Amino acid sequence: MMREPTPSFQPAGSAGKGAIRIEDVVKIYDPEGAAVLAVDHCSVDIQPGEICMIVGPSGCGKTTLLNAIAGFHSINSGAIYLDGQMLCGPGKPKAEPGPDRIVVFQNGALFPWKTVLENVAFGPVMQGKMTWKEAFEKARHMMADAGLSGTEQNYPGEVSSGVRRRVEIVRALMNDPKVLLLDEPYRALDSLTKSVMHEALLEIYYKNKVTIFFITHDLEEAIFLGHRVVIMTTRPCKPKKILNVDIPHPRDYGVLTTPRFRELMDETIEAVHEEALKAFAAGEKEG
Ligand SMILES: Nc1ncnc2c1ncn2[C@@H]1O[C@H](COP(=O)(O)OP(=O)(O)OP(=O)(O)O)[C@@H](O)[C@H]1O
Repeated sequence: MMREPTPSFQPAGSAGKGAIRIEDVVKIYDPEGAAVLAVDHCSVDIQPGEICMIVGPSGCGKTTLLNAIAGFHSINSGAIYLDGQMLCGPGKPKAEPGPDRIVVFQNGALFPWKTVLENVAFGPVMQGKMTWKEAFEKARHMMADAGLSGTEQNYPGEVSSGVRRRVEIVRALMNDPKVLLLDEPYRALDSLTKSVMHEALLEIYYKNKVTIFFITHDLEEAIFLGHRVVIMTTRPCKPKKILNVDIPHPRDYGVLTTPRFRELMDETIEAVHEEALKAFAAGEKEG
């Protein structure tokens, strides 16, 4: 089948790692029974250091795609590559989960009985990559870079949800991943906290330049953060439109009031609304 043409993208200063190629991927749940076609011949090329935002109607198959990249479940055909290495594909339906691709979950997953610093340092120590001393030192540096100094000795329950989200990102980055996989990390936040989170995420990103695969239902969030926005079709999921967000980084919230931002919003809303109507007609509600 023909590949969707994708606009070129070259992030400045990228270390050149973290290219994801999703090639003609098909995912069918319960192939012998209900046979739910979740992803249908989906192809997307994500450049190293790109912030790639994925939007689409509820239940269209976005998380399925993320799970396939993370190695949480198998695909039925097609292939996914990371920096040219096949993660899953012919003869290997499921990728191995690995520290090169870290998932930041919607509801967070910090240990409530460990301090924030211990949470951040925990991963590399458990993997035997660092001693506690080394991990604490790196964690303190990364937390300072992310504006989290002063929270180190608090427990997750003692800090705001916004701080917890930032801690989760820093914890993920402790493993020096090539790719961060985020599934609506700010869904539960109020809009003010969300805007602070967006700028904080970009600040962390500008210092780390990992590839970011970010699922959201929030179109403003998608355009504000993303180099590109991939608008998925209603289930089964494949790109309907790929929008190149030609607003230069570094960005701050001032860009929201620019005419170009509004134009990009209009373009996105039109495409998403069309798919939402199809999903609604098919009996699935918009999220
Ligand atoms: N284990 C499973 N078995 C059968 N069907 C599944 C399974 N997991 C997901 N599905 C179905 O696959 C489709 C895609 O689900 P997925 O979670 O990937 O969508 P999504 O786009 O991430 O949705 P949302 O935006 O609501 O999080 C949905 O119709 C869902 O019901």
